[in-house]
Amino acid sequence: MTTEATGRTGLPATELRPLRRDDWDDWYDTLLRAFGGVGEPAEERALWRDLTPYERSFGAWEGAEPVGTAGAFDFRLTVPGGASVPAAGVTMVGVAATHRRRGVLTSMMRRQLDDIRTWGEPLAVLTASEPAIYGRFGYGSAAFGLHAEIDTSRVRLSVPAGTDDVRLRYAGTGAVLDVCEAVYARTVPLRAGMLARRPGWERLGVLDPESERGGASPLQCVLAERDGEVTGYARFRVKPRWTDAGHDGEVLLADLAAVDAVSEAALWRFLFGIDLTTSLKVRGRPLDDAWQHLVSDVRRCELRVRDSLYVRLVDVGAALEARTYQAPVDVVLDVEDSFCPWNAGRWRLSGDAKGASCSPTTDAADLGLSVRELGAAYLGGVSLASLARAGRVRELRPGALAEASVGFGAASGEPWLPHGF
Ligand SMILES: CC(=O)SCCNC(=O)CCNC(=O)[C@H](O)C(C)(C)COP(=O)(O)OP(=O)(O)OC[C@H]1O[C@@H](n2cnc3c(N)ncnc32)[C@H](O)[C@@H]1OP(=O)(O)O
Repeated sequence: MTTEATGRTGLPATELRPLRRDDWDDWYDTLLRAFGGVGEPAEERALWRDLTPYERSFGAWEGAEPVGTAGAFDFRLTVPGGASVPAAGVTMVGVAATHRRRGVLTSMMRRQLDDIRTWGEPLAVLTASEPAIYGRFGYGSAAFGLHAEIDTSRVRLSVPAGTDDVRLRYAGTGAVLDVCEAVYARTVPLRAGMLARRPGWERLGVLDPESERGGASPLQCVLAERDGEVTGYARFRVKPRWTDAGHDGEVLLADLAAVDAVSEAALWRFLFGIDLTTSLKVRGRPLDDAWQHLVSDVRRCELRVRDSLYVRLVDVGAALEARTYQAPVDVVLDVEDSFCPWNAGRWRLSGDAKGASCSPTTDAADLGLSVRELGAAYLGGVSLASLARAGRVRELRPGALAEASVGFGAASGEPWLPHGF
């Protein structure tokens, strides 16, 4: 990586340079300080040190001082149709408060997107500390997480036939890590937005520092088994509470995965029914999570939606070819992309459920939109029609919007990112 200067006239220049292993502590402390300066528990810091993509990370330095940080994991992301596509997972972005709003982030995003293009990765993805930051760099809000606080003292769960065939048993979270990871791996191709985890990432799900428990139990794990095979797992904590009226404990779900409907229903029934608890809190679940169709009273589940995964098409042609389309599409997209101008212009996209081609064209445009809208619609969770209603997609040929909007939808359900990075 060559160096480059950023900064305003009269202020010392900052220089972008790759992260060296020796610099990690200073670099990471600069990142933590940008987030408020609270240190992480030792096991969490050690995990991020191990997972840091050194050769894909850099810092902005002012002399010997790091003032900016950024990295990009080399993920594979499931896209509609089930393909596993290389995607740069943008991470660990921070700028020292002393150096904010003078273009350090912009210079890092410039360098990073150029790098990702050079690496041949058609997509960049991230989760944002604040939704307002990344739209200007072409990231669209593409997947969402469902939060719920379920009053399990009043809400009943009805389970499908066959649920009673599922056996549940407690297991040590560490002892069955590999088994749970194998279940997770089976679910990855089934839903757009999921990340194939490389070895090491499984540790993220079982980090359990006492300081982060907020009075709840250590992480507990229950396995679901059918015919002697592990078909699902739930990791959760229990936070007991007693009042004058009696017990009022909470179940706090950390993670749940299952390979079939009855295993999943069995795990939800278990979580709803733990004695001495009256509520179940879930965070960051898929918008179409199955339990919502099993409950007696969805109003007492206090649903909330939150933005989760942001997607940026780094190579529009390759990205649109990498996914499939649930109904045939043949449209010319006129794409605006001021930050990555190689994407700007007209692209003909022709595709169906089997595959797609996408290449530059001089034909008349059918739809006009920026790369940010393409990112939002890419995983099938945000419809082009809804973006058009907001004035963010322009229909230039009658009928093209409906055709493209249906085609871009995700037949496999709502896209979902199971964990942050
Ligand atoms: C993927 C992740 O890791 S997300 C984590 C992001 N990091 C954090 O939130 C940590 C705390 N915040 C920070 O470290 C910094 O404030 C950053 C990284 C958000 C921004 O860095 P800066 O160097 O100040 O950004 P920069 O000066 O390049 O700003 C570029 C533009 O974005 C805007 N912008 C930057 N941060 C924000 C924000 N938080 N909200 C709204 N707009 C913002 C700027 O106003 C500027 O707009 P302009 O081009 O119209 O003038």
